[in-house]
Amino acid sequence: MTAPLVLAVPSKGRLQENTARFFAQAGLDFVQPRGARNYRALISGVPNAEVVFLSAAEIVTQLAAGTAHLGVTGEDLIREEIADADSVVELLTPLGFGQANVVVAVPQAWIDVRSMADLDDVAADLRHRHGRRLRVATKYINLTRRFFAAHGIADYRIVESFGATEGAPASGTAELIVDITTTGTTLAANALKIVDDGVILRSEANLVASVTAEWGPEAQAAARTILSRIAAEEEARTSRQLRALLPDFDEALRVEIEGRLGCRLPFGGPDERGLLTIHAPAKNVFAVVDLLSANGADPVTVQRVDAVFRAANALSDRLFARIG
Ligand SMILES: Nc1ncnc2c1ncn2[C@@H]1O[C@H](COP(=O)(O)OP(=O)(O)OP(=O)(O)O)[C@@H](O)[C@H]1O
Ligand SMILES: O=P(O)(O)OC[C@H]1O[C@H](OP(=O)(O)OP(=O)(O)O)[C@H](O)[C@@H]1O
Ligand SMILES: [Mg+2]
Repeated sequence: MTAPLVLAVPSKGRLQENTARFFAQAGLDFVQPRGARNYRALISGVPNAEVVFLSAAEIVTQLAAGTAHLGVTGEDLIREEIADADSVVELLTPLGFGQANVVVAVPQAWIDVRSMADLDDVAADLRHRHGRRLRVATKYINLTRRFFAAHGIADYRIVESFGATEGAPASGTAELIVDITTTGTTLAANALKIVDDGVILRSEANLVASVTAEWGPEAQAAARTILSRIAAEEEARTSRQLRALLPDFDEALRVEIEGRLGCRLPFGGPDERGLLTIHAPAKNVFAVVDLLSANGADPVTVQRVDAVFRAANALSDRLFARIG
């Protein structure tokens, strides 16, 4: 027997609640045989998988080291902590929560500084007039270095900050900052503004796979089960099932339904009675209803489904394309 699949899930902080909801929605229930304070769990109905509860930052470390196969964490932490992230991990899908931008912010009082190019001028000026380098307070050291280099700014130095970064300019430990922002409240409260072209990364929580982990047959099988449940729930949530008896179903109507309206006919064309089942993108439901009604369907029923399981899904395809 090879090693089981390890799924790393945030144990605290901003991503924890949303992550728990995300897995529960997909029918992946974590059972903690040793009680809620134990940092390990099993997934009900998924053999050969174990869940470890870690901080968002530690999840990145374990994915990079290959001690976790799958994990949920922020893209900002992935890009900051792993030098060549795309060769070490695969971002399987963004999850729609944990949104935050990593930005370059300067004092609002710097009215002449709007762009990264302006910042380069400030750096040169500081160097010539005062003989010292511009200081940037941040905990995103690698993201900052790469972004400043891409903008041709070299005359600066990083002051590492481990919290309350936005306070650095006012307290005089740095001229500007690179930090994460969601609502902008903290920047505003510290009289800072984002440089126009200073958004380094638009981050959100992602489902991430480790490419370096050992993917034995048990781990692969567990991943297939987990990803198929996630994909099945996602497809169900974003689509509606329509059913109607269609007196005349022809190729032209099929093209309209599948091509123009982006629907799927999950069980093929109409059955022997003329009953057609359609899965429509939620946003196109009423357009499909109108089309069916115009073609003599009466009534047309619309329902939500809980899950749509398929042999293949985009998440598994992505993963197995990477791990072989
Ligand atoms: N407003 C926000 N501030 C900070 N992080 C955020 C915010 N919104 C989303 N995130 C994301 O949450 C992740 C960090 O989560 P969290 O702050 O819970 O980590 P942590 O390990 O608890 O670290 P710490 O307790 O040191 O902040 C990052 O990927 C980050 O992008
Ligand atoms: O744009 P906003 O909505 O104001 O959010 C951004 C702030 O939230 C985070 O701090 P957190 O509360 O996690 O404290 P930390 O500095 O200890 O991480 C982040 O570091 C920013 O300071
Ligand atoms: Mg935090």
